Amino acid sequence: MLFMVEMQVNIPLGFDADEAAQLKAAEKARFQELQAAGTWRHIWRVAGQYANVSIFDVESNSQLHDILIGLPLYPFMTMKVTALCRHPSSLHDDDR
Ligand SMILES: O=C(O)C[C@H]1C=CC(=O)O1
Repeated sequence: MLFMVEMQVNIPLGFDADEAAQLKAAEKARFQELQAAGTWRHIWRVAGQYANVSIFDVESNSQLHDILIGLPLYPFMTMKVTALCRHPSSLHDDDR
């Protein structure tokens, strides 16, 4: 199942810089793990914002939920989740 997830990161002004750096490093490691597994299929930076648009490929809504709430930066994120399905004109067999 494919989902588009729009994530906006809002780390408050004055938040401890070392703690923020640790959270960002942990987020990057988790992202790379999920990317290597094929679960976090795509990511784009939203130009001019600390935000991304991502595509997730998961087995269920609850798997996506567990992944998202487990992200190290989750407490500082707002997210919008949109379910996707295959476009009839797509040439990509792995769109499902
Ligand atoms: O940078 C972001 O948009 C937040 C998050 C998503 C992947 C990652 O490495 O950090």
